[in-house]
Amino acid sequence: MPKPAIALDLLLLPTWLVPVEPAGVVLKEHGLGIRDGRIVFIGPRVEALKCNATETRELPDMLLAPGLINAHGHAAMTLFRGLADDLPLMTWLENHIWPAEAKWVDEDFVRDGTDLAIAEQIKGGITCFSDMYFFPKVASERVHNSGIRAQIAIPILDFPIPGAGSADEAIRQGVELFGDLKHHERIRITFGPHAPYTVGDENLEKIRVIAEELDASIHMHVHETAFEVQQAVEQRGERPLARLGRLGLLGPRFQAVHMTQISDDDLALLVESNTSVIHCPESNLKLASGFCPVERLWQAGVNVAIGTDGAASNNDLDLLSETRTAALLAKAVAGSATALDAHRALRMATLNGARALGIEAQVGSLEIGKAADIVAFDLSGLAQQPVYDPVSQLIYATGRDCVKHLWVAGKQLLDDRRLTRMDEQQLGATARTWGQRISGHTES
Ligand SMILES: CSC[C@H]1O[C@@H](n2cnc3c(O)ncnc32)[C@H](O)[C@@H]1O
Ligand SMILES: [Zn+2]
Repeated sequence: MPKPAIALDLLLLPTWLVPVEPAGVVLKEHGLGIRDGRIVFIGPRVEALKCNATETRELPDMLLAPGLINAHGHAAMTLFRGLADDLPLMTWLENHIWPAEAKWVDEDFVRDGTDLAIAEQIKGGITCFSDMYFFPKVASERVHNSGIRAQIAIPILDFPIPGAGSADEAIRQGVELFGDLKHHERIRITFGPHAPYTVGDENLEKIRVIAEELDASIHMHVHETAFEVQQAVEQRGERPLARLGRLGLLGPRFQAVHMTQISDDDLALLVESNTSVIHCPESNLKLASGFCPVERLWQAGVNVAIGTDGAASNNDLDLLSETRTAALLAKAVAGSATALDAHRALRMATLNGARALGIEAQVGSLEIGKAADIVAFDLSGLAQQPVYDPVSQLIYATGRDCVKHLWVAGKQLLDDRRLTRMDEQQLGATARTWGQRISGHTES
């Protein structure tokens, strides 16, 4: 008896299919089938053509991969892109960014800045991003409307911030938002204590207890600079990561962003607690913050993901170029050209990101049963020829302008480089208006 044909909403037939899991595999002459937002078929083209697909798309010269995961950023800071450049972290924050945030950041700013960030990220092949910024409820609404996937970290500092008069108020709002969105298909709420130098032990303990109760993750800037670690040692007699370990925050649900300073004891702590590290190489380079020793972490078994950080310190949200920078920098830092090869770099930008955000069971690789979060890169251009290894070509020779199509949970958000749910003209006009207002050309 012939088997009944598999029913598909969409069948994709690319030249190359890179599932990321299993590692290092490149499939040719294969198809991928989607039904109800999930991947339900991956197999040889001849078998794929036997499926009963409502729509079939041939993708010649295209590489199909899991959508990129931007594991750290401050989405609405797109509206501060280029506001304060070429400064070290604390001067940049204290003298420029925090005053600008106090003056400009309100719900409208977060709505417009987050929309701009979402559009830039979709056009750059990103299907999921992590956000840590003020008015997280507004950011969640923009994620919901746009169709992208996101982790939204509730910002918590010891002092008042836009949208919350105290850390307690921020935590309360976070718990409420967590409850409201706990069944959302694409949004995960986590807690985001800003950094060890802005959140004291009392609030960190409160966050630990609540995160444990809710089984929520904690996302935090940690060991961004040598200055942060030195100052903590001088003031408290303890390195920040050790302090977080002593307070019980480290663990598989903890996401340590930056980690440019790693002693042997720090590494042992990361390994034994199964904490993820989120590497932001371009922000670290631009602010001269330091270098995260990615290869050392990888060899020790630490899960390392990649983030762009905000557009005010990067200055773009281009995870493909970030991944290239990570691969190149890893070699320089390790003093070895074999460090972080292209296939591992792509894994860092996809599956490791999903693992860090606690959504590995849903996304991060092209596997049957996972959500259809997929990107198609066009490798037909002259700058991509000849193609020996499409993953090498993607990481070392391809820019984000080669992102052709993108789907999140099976919904197409980018079709032939055009946003399907957002108006690019409108987004550009709104961003320019904010720029004029902020730079003082028009009345505020
Ligand atoms: C907790 S909301 C975000 C808060 O963090 C600031 N910020 C942006 N980039 C960085 C960074 O690299 N290190 C530390 N803090 C950063 C942002 O401006 C907001 O105030
Ligand atoms: Zn950051």
